[in-house]
Amino acid sequence: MAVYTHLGAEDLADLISHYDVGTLVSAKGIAEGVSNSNWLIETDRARYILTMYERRIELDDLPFFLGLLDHLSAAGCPVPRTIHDREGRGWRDYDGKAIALIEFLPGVSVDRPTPGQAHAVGAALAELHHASADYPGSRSNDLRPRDWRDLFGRCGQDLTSIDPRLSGLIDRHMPDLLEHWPEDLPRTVIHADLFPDNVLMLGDRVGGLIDFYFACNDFAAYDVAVTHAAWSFDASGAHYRQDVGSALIAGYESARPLSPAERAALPLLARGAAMRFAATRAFDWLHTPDDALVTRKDPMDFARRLEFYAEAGDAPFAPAT
Ligand SMILES: Nc1ncnc2c1ncn2[C@@H]1O[C@H](COP(=O)(O)OP(=O)(O)O)[C@@H](O)[C@H]1O
Ligand SMILES: N[C@@H](CCOP(=O)(O)O)C(=O)O
Repeated sequence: MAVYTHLGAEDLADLISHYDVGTLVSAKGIAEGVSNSNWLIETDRARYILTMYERRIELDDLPFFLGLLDHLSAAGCPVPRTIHDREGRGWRDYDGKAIALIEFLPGVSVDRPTPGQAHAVGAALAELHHASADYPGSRSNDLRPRDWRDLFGRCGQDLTSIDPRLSGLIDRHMPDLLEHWPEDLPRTVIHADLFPDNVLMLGDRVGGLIDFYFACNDFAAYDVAVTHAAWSFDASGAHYRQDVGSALIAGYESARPLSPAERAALPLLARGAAMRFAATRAFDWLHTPDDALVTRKDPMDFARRLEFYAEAGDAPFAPAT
């Protein structure tokens, strides 16, 4: 459920009147999503997504995120444009909260991707990395290895209440990630959260890449690792889907071949990606109020991926023969 704020028909019509997008015909709250409130807006001209930023987004970061959408869209990536209001602003203040109007893109999020879809997503990610390389904005990644360690630290002993194995896994893998995290791989602006629910598919084609609110400057190969961890397993993380994982990497390399150093780093980056999502999920698991309208995500789904990557070594990333 992700409509945290009620907006009546008059509020919505008033908001839309600040944009040159036609007259409001209908508006529906969108149930999917976690962080923000979203409405599907239909005017007599087109469809749009209205987003109200509710949590986890620093207002100072909004120009970076919204400008990135415009930059990637102008470069031909399937990314929604930001609609600017009549005064040229990418976002407006509404009752103390920021709102933005974004182009609607067609497509559906898939739960069980096929290898063909994974290949297309890999290629779209590589194109995104090419296109974002000359984006003038910059934002540092605030979820790096030491941030994961700090998030776990803030969970303290309560981690055991999630699963008694979690602390042991962190103790076993966190020091290695902190000590050996790479420093000099190729960087660009990365999506950093390209899960299946952030990709709109039209059959085997990518119709839209959305939800750029973790985007930041970091290693392109880390984004590949995050996407691999998000796409190549069943939801619980218990089963690796080799065909999907290989197709994703092959799709990526069809548009941006990995350097030997990037490929060599992938096993460690993938363990890091799994640790990163275990960390934010564990923190949210323990800190989301019971009456919140959000379904908590299980950190153990990514703890299992971490165990898989630790055991599998470089096998999931070996070049196709
Ligand atoms: N540009 C868009 N075009 C079409 N649907 C969108 C677009 N942006 C968001 N959505 C829909 O809204 C849902 C929630 O958006 P998302 O940005 O993922 O929210 P959150 O940041 O809260 O997770 C998506 O799952 C998708 O159904
Ligand atoms: N992809 C993350 C959750 C991030 O939430 P989003 O709704 O903003 O994509 C996870 O699965 O832990």
